[in-house]
Amino acid sequence: MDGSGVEASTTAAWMERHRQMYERATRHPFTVSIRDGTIDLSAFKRWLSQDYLFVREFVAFVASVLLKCCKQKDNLDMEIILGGIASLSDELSWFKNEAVKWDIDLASVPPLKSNLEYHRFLGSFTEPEISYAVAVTTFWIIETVYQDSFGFCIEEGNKTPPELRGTCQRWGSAEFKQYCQSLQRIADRSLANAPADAVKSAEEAFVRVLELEIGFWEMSSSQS
Ligand SMILES: Cc1ncc(CO)c(N)n1
Repeated sequence: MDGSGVEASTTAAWMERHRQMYERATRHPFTVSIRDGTIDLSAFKRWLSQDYLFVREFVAFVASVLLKCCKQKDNLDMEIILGGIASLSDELSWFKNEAVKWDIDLASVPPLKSNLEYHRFLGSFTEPEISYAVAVTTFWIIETVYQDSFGFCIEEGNKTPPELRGTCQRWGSAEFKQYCQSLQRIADRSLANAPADAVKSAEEAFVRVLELEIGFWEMSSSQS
């Protein structure tokens, strides 16, 4: 914290330090092809099916972040995280609606390898040894990759096909951006008060999320 009471942003420094990998996650050929209008619709449908399965696992992950939050001395962030869980309930309904539109039977979709790898990573956060600072930072970057990726698809000059606008709007909206910024403030505040080893673990988790997100786009593009 400097003399004015303003905390330097640790998360912003990491985005800078790992810029190349951040760009690979947020300007991936998969989402760039949505923006260009050249997206292969079978790849889009694969992403949609796999992401539904991802979000189901993500609910449990965010619940574990909420639990860690509630155990903090000052759990001021509780309402933001609880709001996040409430939005995930809407999101699951949204996926089910989209699946009907795209003629996908969600019940028969098996999770692909990169998705399972991501599930394992998310599952590791239920361990009580993983600190709130690490968990909430991980939560922030997972949401931010989608915000930045889909936000780009609705920025000026996009050729995003009309039937994909709703998807892009879901994560690319100004409202979702504000939510991500709230999470970023929470992450930065937690990191500012965390011991050095937790800060190091949080940075490792940040990089790991970027790798997993790249893997998820790759899987969606070409079924690996
Ligand atoms: C793979 C993935 N990452 C992030 C999000 C954001 O919620 C999502 N829905 N799916």
